[in-house]
Amino acid sequence: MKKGDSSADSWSFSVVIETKTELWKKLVLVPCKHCLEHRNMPEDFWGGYGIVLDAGSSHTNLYVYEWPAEKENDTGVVQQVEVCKVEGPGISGYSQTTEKAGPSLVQCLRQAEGVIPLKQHQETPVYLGATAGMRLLRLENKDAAEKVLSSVEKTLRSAPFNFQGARIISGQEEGAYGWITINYLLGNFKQSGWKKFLHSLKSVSETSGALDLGGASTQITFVPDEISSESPQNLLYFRLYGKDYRVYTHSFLCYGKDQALQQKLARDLQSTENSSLFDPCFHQGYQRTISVSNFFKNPCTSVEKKQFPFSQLHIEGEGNYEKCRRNIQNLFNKTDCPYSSCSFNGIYLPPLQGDFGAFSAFYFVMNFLNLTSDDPFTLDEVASAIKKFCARPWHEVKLQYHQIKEKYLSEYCFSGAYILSLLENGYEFTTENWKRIHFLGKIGSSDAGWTLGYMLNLTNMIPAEEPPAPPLSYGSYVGLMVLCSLVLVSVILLAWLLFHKPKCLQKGVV
Ligand SMILES: Nc1nc2c(ncn2[C@@H]2O[C@H](COP(=O)(O)OP(=O)(O)OP(=O)(O)O)[C@@H](O)[C@H]2O)c(=O)[nH]1
Ligand SMILES: [Ca+2]
Repeated sequence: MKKGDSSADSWSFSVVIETKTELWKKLVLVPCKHCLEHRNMPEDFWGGYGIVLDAGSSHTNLYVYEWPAEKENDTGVVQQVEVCKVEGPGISGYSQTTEKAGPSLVQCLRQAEGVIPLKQHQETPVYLGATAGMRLLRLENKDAAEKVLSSVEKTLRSAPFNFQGARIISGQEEGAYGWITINYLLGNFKQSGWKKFLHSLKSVSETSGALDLGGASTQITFVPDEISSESPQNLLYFRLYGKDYRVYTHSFLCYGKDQALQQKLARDLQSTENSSLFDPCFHQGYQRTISVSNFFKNPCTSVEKKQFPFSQLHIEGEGNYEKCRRNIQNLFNKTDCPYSSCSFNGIYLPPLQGDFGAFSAFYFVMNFLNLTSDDPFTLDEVASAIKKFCARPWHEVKLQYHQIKEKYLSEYCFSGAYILSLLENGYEFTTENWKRIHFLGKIGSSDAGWTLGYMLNLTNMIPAEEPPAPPLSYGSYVGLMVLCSLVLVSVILLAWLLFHKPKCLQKGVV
């Protein structure tokens, strides 16, 4: 394989996606002895840095991770030490000026150069994974998507790091790596002491599900109680630290919060003859104009395409939460389900199980609305907080939050309502299991997201089998030696006392 080959087929994975039986599509983390050679990685890889660029639909983030020199046994030792938000749009936004996609990353790459010691630059792997924005561009214009990837590859190769590839990851990978990230950071894969003993009594380890809401897609990933073979494309199999995990995952393209809004507007447009529209999901007094001609180029809205006698659509907010929820509800088709249970659009969803970590826009939005406290709010409390926020007039909201970007601020009402619709109507979370959703931005110093899981896997840092117990540290050896010596001395002393009883004791002198 050519170093850094960006085609998905020839990429060297330690994650192997294979179909083992007719019923199972497996994503297996296998021990990958030759992975380091394949990837031109140094043998003494432990103790260093890794860079992952998350090329999302709305923007690109560069993450720098660091790990200690000694291969430790505990999970959670690899940590994020830097994040850099790339200026401008996501790389898919460069479809008209593809040559500018790569140069947009330069500033963040420079920042990474400043964080990583100079002598380690050459051996630091750098990966770029593009998500739903590029999946959509590939559907819309394959040639432009390839040119964008070539441009970013050129820039990444010219950086002083060890380029390992730039590719579009699948929705399934995105879900799986997000799940790996949060469970790695929460320490759920490797347990010690009583926790390990308790978990060894159960057939399946307790892990947390992962809910990721991006701009263009959303993922749900968790270990269900019972695995059904109804929809093999949604089932993954992992072997991590000697334990088997059967994981359900699904990625909904076009159901990230930006694309969901586009879908909603496209539907609203169908029922208007007019070039202006009242929208219940924006605050009263808020106005926005969108270009109708560009609107339907997007694969998420193209099915709704029809001819309009106007080129600009004028939107005016109404600030009506209930109406907004009803409006959003139309995005979820709940009528047909070819399986025993579904989320929406005929997609299989097993019964929800366990706790869930909800991150990315789930967190951004709920955090803005002050709904992420440790003592979780009830579903009713969340709904009424969003309803109250939606009812506030735009001029008042703008005045109070003048420091927040208008794009974000104007959409918190829609986003809050969308999040509730997705979780409550889409996935069917109820008043009871709502409190099992934990909205989280970071775990320790690391952002929740797919990037850490991706790097841990590609650098082979999560073994399939549990590593042998580590040799004792120097301190433990010394302690053990002292203990042994004390025991030995005590035994000798006792023996001497028994066989050479002092005369006073022999005569029974008191
Ligand atoms: N309020 C707020 N919104 C944000 C922030 N960062 C991103 N967003 C928005 O939240 C949504 C999701 O952002 P990301 O999780 O970065 O999505 P993405 O990775 O670009 O998109 P995907 O490719 O679909 O995963 C988008 O609408 C962003 O515009 C932030 O710091 N604050
Ligand atoms: Ca994302």
